[in-house]
Amino acid sequence: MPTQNWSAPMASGPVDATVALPGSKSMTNRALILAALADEPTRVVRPLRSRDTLLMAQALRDLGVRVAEEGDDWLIAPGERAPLAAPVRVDVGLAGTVMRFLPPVAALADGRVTIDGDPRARERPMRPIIDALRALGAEIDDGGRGCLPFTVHGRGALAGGAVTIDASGSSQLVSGLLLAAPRFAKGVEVRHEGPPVPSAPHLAMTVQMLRDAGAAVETAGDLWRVAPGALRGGESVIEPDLSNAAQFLGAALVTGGRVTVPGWPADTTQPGDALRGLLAAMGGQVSAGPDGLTVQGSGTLHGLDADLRDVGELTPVIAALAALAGSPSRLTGIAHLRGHETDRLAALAREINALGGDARELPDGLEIRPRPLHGGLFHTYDDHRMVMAAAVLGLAVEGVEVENVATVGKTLPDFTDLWTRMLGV
Ligand SMILES: O=C(O)C1=C[C@@H](OP(=O)(O)O)[C@@H](O)[C@H](O)C1
Ligand SMILES: C=C(OP(=O)(O)O)C(=O)O
Repeated sequence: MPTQNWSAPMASGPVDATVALPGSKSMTNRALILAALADEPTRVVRPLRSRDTLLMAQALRDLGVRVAEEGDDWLIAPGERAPLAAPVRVDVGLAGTVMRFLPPVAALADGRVTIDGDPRARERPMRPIIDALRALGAEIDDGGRGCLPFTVHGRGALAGGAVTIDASGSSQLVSGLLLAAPRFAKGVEVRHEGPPVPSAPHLAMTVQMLRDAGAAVETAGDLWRVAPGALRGGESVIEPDLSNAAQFLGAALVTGGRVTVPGWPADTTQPGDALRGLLAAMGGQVSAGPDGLTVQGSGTLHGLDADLRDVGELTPVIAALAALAGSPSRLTGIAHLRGHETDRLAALAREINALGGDARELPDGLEIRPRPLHGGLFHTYDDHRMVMAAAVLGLAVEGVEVENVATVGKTLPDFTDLWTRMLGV
């Protein structure tokens, strides 16, 4: 497929903008799964429409679920046939949420569900969820590889029960098991054993959205229990994607300007909410009001010493800010980013250094020191957040060319429009 590069625009002065963001990827794909397994129709209000969520919607349609457009919303009606239809082939693209949330649903289908994705998707961690599903009663043919592609031989039902899993590679391995668990005959009890599970807010989001849909969920440390039972439909309102606010709010810091994101929820499980503390630590003035969340830059950008394990998906943009900061940064707790869309630690170090920067990989993070940057081609490795990181660098560095900008459509297809509008160019 031909790919197009994009010249990241420099900021001509302090930005002053309000940027309304589309819905959260993480909430949209959870809402879709829960709606597909509910007993009643669900209206998903203002879902994100991006590659990751359209792939999830298509996978569910293929399984016999009705997903209809109604204005900004999606109306989801559970399959007319229970159990879910099969045989089908599911394309997960490069979406972690689809590759981890869909297989437990596939085990409830009536027949073969073959699951595959982009070449890189075949390298992302899947073995723990394949093994866990087998322990819960599923039959999966993965040719012994422990990764995509594989076929789930659904039998219309799954026993469920207790299982132990090492989810240190991705929180989604646990979320996937929990989201479908109300429909397992015995529900599920998932215990994590191993190095810490990353992305705690995303697990809280899974628990919260399950409870909102009527599921009985108990949690204690590294243990999650979901009782079998019906899920209700109704309305599932999707918040703006706060992780995708990172680059826009970050632009206020880089340019000494001001950016507001409207509709910032007062109370949320999204990891992007941590931007309030992170951007304040980097020198921003952060305020929440009726207009949304506003970050005002002072013109000074401080480095950051932070454990980002809970909020790993913010790393690419934070690393770009760190590369423009006046003092060193140390970002840790993020070894699992090596299994994301690309090995993000390697990719960020390589691309920042290619622009003249000083970034060093740590076993579980990055160390970034101030150094003047110059223009050049920024490779993006099919990673939407590498595009976002490059755009941030381009605000302050002349001649940053961003490879394959369309890859940003994984979560934010309108990115370049929103970016140029924010800059008034
Ligand atoms: O459950 C989710 O919606 C997500 C969980 C996180 O995955 P990891 O725990 O694999 O980092 C996050 O990085 C990803 O973007 C979305
Ligand atoms: C890691 C990410 O995505 P995925 O859901 O594919 O894991 C991300 O969006 O930063």
